Formats: sequence, C-alpha cells, structure tokens
Amino acid sequence: MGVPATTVGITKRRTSPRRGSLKIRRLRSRDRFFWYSASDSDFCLINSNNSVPEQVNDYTFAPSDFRHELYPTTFPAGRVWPPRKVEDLVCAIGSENTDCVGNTCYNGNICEDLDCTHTLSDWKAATSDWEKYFELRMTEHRGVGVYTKRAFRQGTILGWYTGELKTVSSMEYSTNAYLMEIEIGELGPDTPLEPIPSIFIDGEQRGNWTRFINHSCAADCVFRIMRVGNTRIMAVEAIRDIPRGKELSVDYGQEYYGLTTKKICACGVPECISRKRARLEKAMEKKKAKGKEVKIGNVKRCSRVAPTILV
Ligand SMILES: C[S@@+](CC[C@H](N)C(=O)[O-])C[C@H]1O[C@@H](n2cnc3c(N)ncnc32)[C@H](O)[C@@H]1O
Repeated sequence: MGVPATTVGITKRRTSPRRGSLKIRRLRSRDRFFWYSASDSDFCLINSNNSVPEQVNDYTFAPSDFRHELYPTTFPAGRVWPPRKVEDLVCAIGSENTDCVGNTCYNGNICEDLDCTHTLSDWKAATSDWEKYFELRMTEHRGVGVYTKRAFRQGTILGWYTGELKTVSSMEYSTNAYLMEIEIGELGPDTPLEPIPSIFIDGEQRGNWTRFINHSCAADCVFRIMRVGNTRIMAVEAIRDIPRGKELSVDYGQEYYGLTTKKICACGVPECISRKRARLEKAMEKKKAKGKEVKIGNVKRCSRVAPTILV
C-alpha cells in the first residue's frame, strides 16, 4: 500500500437477505456493495464510520479538488491543467516504461504496442466479473481478505486498484487505510532524488475488491504501475503461482509493517517482520534485565553503566 496512515477498522453488520426490508433489498445489489462469504450466510461490509463502501470498478474524480494544485513538474508542457477529466490526470506519459494490460484480464497477456487502441472502458468490462475468480472472507486477525476461487500462474494480472483520485495535500492527515499512492506524469528513476508528483487513489468509500488485499511478509502479489492504452493504472500482478483457495497478499512495505513501526503484522509467516521485531524486543528486554540485575554477594557487571560498577 502506498501510504495508508493508520488502520481504520472495518465493522461488519450481519444482514439477512431474506428479511425483505427495503434497506436489505437495496444492499443485496451485488453490483453496488461488498459482501463477504461466511459458512451460513453473506455479510455486508460496513466501514468503521458506519458508511457502506461502494463497489466502483473505476476512477472517480472531482476536478475542483485540483484547482489550486501546481502544474506537475513531470508533465510535458501544454497538457490540460488543472485536469478536467480522469485521463488528464492519470495519463500514461512515459508509457515506454510500462506495459499495457490490454482488454482481457486474469492472464499474463501484455500488450507492448505503444500506439495500441486499448481503452479504460474495455478494461473495466474485462475486470467487472471479479467474483467469478475471487471471494471476500473474514480472516482471524486481519479483517476481510481476498481468496482465490481458482489457481493463477505467476505473471497473471489479477485486477487493478480503483477509487477516488485525491491530491496528496488533501489526504495529509487522513487515517484512511485504503490509500494507494500513484505517480503522475513522466515516470522517473526508481529511487528519485526529489519527491515525484503523485496523487492518491482512495478506495475507502468507493473502490473495487482489491482494497481488501491484506499484507503478508511473504506476499504473492505486487501492485505495479501499468497502462491501459494511454491511461495509467495500478495493476495487481501475481509474483508466484497461486493455488485455488489461497488468500491473496501484497507487501505494504517497511513504512507500514516494519521493525520501527507500531503496527503489528498478523500474517503469521515464519519470516514475518513483527515476529522478528518481537524476538528482537524480547532479546533486548533480556539484556536490559541482565543489566539491572544486582545481587548482593553475587557480584555482577552492569552492562548499561560505564565504567563498570561493582556492587
Ligand atoms: C487495505 S486494508 C485491507 C482490507 C482489510 N482487511 C479490511 O477488512 O478492509 C488494510 C488493513 O487491513 C488490516 N491488515 C492487512 N494486512 C494485515 C496484516 N498482515 N496484519 C494485520 N492486519 C492487517 C489492517 O487493519 C490494515 O490497516
């Protein structure tokens, strides 16, 4: 994940689709809201602020949000700014660095033609049937996760991250866990000396199923900048073969789950960073305790004080 600041828990409300109230019937619209599978029933997902996240397999965008934003340094001269439509903002400039996903999904087919005529609307159509391939399930300690309904080969494009396109400044103090940062304009080097102009794709209120992909310290997917024709997207790519019934995961990065961050990762893999941190902390505690240990009649060196004090 880009820079999700703090965790926003997601609360779940159990609903019975058979009760037939207007609200429940409205929520049954699978195209509009998210549901996750449970053994006996389906559950509708509700954000912690009591809003229902909407399924929107698209970028949404308010031009007025960008009215006061400076012309991005990575844009060639003469582009439309402030942006009037999505394509003005997430145009695939520097597309020689990126491959096009084409107009079919759930395979490894990549289009290398820089002048191709693939469009975002083709791609939206190609990715709208995600429930055929994936399902949302409640995990034990990580909220809702995404599970595969069939096996996928390494290199398969599984989907794309969608949401509302927002300026970085507007999200500065956000505690939203569904933010994905994406560069705009020419793509620079992997480790640029200066910050590169970027925006956030905010999937909290409106997004697609990829907003539920959890973190793992042994991830099987990555978010990767690609394009559809001349629109930039953040694609989800399988980086190893994934069997049927497995939970999809990406690595949110050291800033999210790291040795120095407060958040605790519950991915549970042996190489998990939080497990490593717990081991290190335990070792440090032990060392500290040893340093404090002072036994009369049993002279010990105090490792924390110099010069050595003998008691
Ligand atoms: C983008 S959301 C992923 C979907 C989320 N599980 C949900 O129910 O909406 C990111 C949040 O999921 C939870 N999460 C994801 N991976 C996790 C992990 N490895 N350990 C603990 N919590 C995790 C954290 O609450 C995190 O802030």
